[in-house]
Amino acid sequence: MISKKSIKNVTSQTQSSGPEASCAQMLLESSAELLPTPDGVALAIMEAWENENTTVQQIARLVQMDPSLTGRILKLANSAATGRRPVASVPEAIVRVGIQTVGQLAVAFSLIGNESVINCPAFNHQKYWTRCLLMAVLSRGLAKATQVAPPDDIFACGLLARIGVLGLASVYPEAYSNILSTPRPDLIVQEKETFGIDHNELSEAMMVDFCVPRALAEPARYHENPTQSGFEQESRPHKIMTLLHLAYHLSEVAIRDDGNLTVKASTIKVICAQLKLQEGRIDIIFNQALDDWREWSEIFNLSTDEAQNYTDLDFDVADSFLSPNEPVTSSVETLSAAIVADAEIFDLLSGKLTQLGFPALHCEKATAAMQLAMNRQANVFFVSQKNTQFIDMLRGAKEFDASYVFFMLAKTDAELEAKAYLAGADDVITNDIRVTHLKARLKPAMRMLKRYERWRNDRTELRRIAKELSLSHRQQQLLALTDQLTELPNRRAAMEALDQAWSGSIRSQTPCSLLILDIDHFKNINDNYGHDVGDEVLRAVAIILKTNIRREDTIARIGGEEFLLISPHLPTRDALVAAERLRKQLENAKIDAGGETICITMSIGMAMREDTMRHGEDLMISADKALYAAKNAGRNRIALNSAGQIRMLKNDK
Ligand SMILES: Nc1nc2c(ncn2[C@@H]2O[C@H](COP(=O)(O)OP(=O)(O)OP(=O)(O)O)[C@@H](O)[C@H]2O)c(=O)[nH]1
Repeated sequence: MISKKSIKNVTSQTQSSGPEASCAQMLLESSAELLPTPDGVALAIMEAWENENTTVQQIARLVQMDPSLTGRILKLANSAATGRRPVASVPEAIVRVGIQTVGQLAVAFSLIGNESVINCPAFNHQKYWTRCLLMAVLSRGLAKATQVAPPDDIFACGLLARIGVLGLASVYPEAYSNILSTPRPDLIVQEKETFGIDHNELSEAMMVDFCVPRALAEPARYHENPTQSGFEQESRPHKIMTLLHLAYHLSEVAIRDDGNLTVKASTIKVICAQLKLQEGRIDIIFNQALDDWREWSEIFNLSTDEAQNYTDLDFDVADSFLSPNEPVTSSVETLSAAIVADAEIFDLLSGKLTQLGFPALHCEKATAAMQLAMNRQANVFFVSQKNTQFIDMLRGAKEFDASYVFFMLAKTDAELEAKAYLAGADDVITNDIRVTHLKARLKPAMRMLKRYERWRNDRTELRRIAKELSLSHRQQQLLALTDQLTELPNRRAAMEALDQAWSGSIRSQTPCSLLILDIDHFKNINDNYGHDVGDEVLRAVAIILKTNIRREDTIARIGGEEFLLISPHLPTRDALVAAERLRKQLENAKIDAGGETICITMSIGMAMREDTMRHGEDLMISADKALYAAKNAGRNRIALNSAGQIRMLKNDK
């Protein structure tokens, strides 16, 4: 099975297989030194093995260049599994073990022994190879029983089917470690998002790079997700893939550590039917494979403690055949089908959909189908040729983006297909599509709908968070600008308001008055009644001020017992009248606090914006000087500072 082409020549083959292949190719080329590769002896053995004229003696000479490989081949030749007389010579051991097995052993040994180069903390080298080896021997056992492919070729295929995992762990040790540490179901998605390639794609590319024929490497790529392969049923690649799929699941279940991967008995039945394998033979193959595996593991110093016998396996928890990375139930949750076609086509398709677990609704007319879309009763539509207008209607509205449309043709027709895609169909199928193909075609629909659902959930969540944040941001802002005791704007807010009023007054060339109001002898209130009563008085004063000012005025608490009133647009005379009214109101107020009735007075310093002033602060300074004067003049009065001249305005009672 190993071609004589050099690794370099073979890698160039991988370039022609589409975008993933080129991504894999780029990785192979850019990270050649980091990726695990068989060592020189292994490669030489593989090349020699391909040559029909190579003798056992020549292989033996190559094997003997590597003492540990020699020891392992002798050990395998003399293992209990062969049940024959011991051999001591390498050529004899090679004959007994089989030349191909020697080649595989060389490859496996050089890869398995390469532990030191990987520095990916979450990657368990031992466990990884233990599973690969079990998958290899299981694949070989199944191949022997089914004759799907030469058992030794399948052994190498099983061993290397997951080499991409090792590849990613080698090339991106840290990032991959982070991914491996997260829950498993997203592994492939996460790999794709992070590296642009998943381990199965890389496995295929690396296998081709290791000279494994494409006929084996391609089926190996889909061993986890057979429904994505697109291989024809009954075809050889399909059978190889199915065999590897079964081996993969049996190996995972046998050495499971997370309890998530299980194989349903009915699934085994389906696979056995596909492989034309008697169901009853599986346990014999499995237990035989376990013996072989223990043998091989011993040779490679790998632990086999974890494995269980076939009879101990739990097969009935969940059906993982659809896709081990995707819980089956989720697809049912997200997919509701409707067939937009006449009764004949509906009958043809609905049975198949029911078989797959998706009973479909029927609409003969596009309008009825639109109704279903609007009511969210269906999100996957099978649309016949007659109902193309439904696709136009559906694609015309953004809210139906989360709908998947299959366009149905009576027979393949490239021109109509192109038209359907242009109209907005997601996929085109023929009316007589086979169930298995339909199942495969539904996978992208499920994926798309799930992605959309996730995106919608994420968006809702983001909106909620953004709303919460902006709410809390606004609350925080408000908190930062509010005086906690009186709930009036605080000094900072007052200064902002003053700036605004100042600019507005200049812009509109209207007056702006500023009053600083200070409770007289407030210390006495605290001293006589206590601080709490003082607080109550402050709150009461705030309410009086708040309720006796104009809507366009701003009242703020700027200090202990000091308040600021900004009054735009009022001429001096009116501002003075308003201030006097306020002073009187405060003077006459009877404040109930701490069971006492407390009376207060306030001194008010007032200033008006003057052309000589440069900014709001000048107005503050001016009003403050007036306040000082009002206090000095005996309190409970208004002082106006006008062009530096202070006038007392309180009328003596
Ligand atoms: N209860 C209470 N008292 C406060 C608060 N902030 C400042 N004070 C008090 O307010 C009083 C202010 O006293 P002074 O600056 O002497 O002023 P005054 O007693 O009002 O005298 P004049 O302003 O000269 O009339 C001090 O006793 C402060 O402790 C507060 O939030 N709550």
